[in-house]
Amino acid sequence: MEKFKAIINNQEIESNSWLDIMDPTTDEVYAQVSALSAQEIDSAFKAAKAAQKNWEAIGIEKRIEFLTRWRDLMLKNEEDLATTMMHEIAKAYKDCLTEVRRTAEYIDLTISEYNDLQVLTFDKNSKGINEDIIAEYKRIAKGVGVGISPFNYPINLAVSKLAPGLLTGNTFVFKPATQGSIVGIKIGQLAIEAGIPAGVLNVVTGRGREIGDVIVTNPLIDFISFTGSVPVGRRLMEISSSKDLVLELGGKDAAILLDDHNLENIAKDIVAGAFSYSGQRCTAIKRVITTNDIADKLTPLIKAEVAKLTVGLPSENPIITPMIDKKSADFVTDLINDAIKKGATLVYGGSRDKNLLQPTLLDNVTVEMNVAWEEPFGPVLPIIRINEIENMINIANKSNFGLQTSVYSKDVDLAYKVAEQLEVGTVNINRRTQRGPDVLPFLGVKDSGFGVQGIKETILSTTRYRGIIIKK
Ligand SMILES: NC(=O)C1=CN([C@@H]2O[C@H](COP(=O)(O)OP(=O)(O)OC[C@H]3O[C@@H](n4cnc5c(N)ncnc54)[C@H](OP(=O)(O)O)[C@@H]3O)[C@@H](O)[C@H]2O)C=CC1
Ligand SMILES: O=C(O)[C@H](O)COP(=O)(O)O
Repeated sequence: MEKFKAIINNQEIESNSWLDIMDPTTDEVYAQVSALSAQEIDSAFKAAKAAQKNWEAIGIEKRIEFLTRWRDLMLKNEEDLATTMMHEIAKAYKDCLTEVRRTAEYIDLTISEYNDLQVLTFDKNSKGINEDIIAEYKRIAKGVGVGISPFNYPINLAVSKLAPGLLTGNTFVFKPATQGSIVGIKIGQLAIEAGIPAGVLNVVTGRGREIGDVIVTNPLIDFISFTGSVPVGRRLMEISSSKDLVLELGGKDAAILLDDHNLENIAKDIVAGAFSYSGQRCTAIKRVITTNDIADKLTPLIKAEVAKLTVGLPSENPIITPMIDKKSADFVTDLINDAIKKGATLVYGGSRDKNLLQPTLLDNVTVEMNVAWEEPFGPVLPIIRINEIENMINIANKSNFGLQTSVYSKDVDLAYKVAEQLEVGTVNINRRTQRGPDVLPFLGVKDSGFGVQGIKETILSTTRYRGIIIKK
């Protein structure tokens, strides 16, 4: 059995305990990673703290060099990273490759965005200043960051926290999701190969429910960036030692159709939005809300698109692959069964082979059914028939989540008015819900998150102003 060791202070840790990493496709153990103790995790924070000032002091040009080398090594090793990811999280191989390349581009964009960040300066000629002073406000590192990433984008959602924070002079204790830990360790190894100094990027592994509290309560933490589920995000809010948090949590993104213009293309867009990576994306379309008349025309079109979805093993590059684990597959199955029991129409799918669920389309879903409200994080799409625009907005807003919504209409002014009433981070008019392009701010409100991610936003959230004012 291959074993992958956590990395602290650029050293592989000879831990006494090991954690199984499953292959969701075979449901068998694929490899093992270190299951760190509380003491080992504490040593990761001490290493990060000890390294931070020097890392900041080496200057931006040097840090750009290190990060560029890290990026180049990711691309050089893209096949290995993609293959590992495919085994750990059952994502289609070509999508794993795309994720590595998107991550390299993320680093490039981070570097160019940083260069555009201005130092704020003021003097006696500035509006509102009546003294003879020169004031300069520079953005400097906050210190030691914690990055905790979810399973579904193990490289991209890790590096999108780490790269901006490292570039700006912070050091990190990084905890990858258990399914995603091997990739997490591999990017840690590539950071060492890129020459990133000891203590700057520490990769700690172990089961979140066992080591999570130990990580987030460490007194050396200056800020935390977390992506994952609502319950874990809430716990962080309650117990973490730093209240400087960015939380990207779940979603229940709706696609609202206001009229029947262009339905064939919209059906394609909705299916791509709902089912890619088997719906295991926080931004997946997780409910369609439209009128009875439109649904009568739309449902068969969506059904035809769902029927075209390829289903199979990640190595074969289908859209639908096995879900991350049995517990998650059971949860989606329960949602489907609950809806059918309460009167929903099963339009397509509904069957399952171990962790592999057929893409499932449910029509006539009502607000009494759990699938109208819960985030499945799996391949099921409910259609909710609601007749007045005001009621559509109400149902959309009744969700505890507030990540994104799509509004489709030929009347962009009307769609814009609806968009202004939706309680979400971002509304997409005539396009599916999605995080990209990565230069855009990415945020959720209500239970979907706290703070903002994005290239510029993460540079800002991992830095603070340091003002120096000189009286002349
Ligand atoms: N808004 C967004 O940007 C995104 C949100 N998500 C959301 O994430 C969820 C799916 O991802 P999933 O990985 O299952 O989410 P989890 O919340 O289960 O896990 C996320 C991360 O938190 C760790 N963790 C678990 N328990 C604790 C704890 N008590 N303290 C600290 N860390 C802990 C996990 O480790 P371990 O794996 O070891 O348990 C993992 O690294 C969905 O709800 C989805 O919507 C996902 C992607 C993007
Ligand atoms: O983890 C997620 O689900 C992402 O943040 C969504 O990214 P995507 O819209 O690019 O898939």
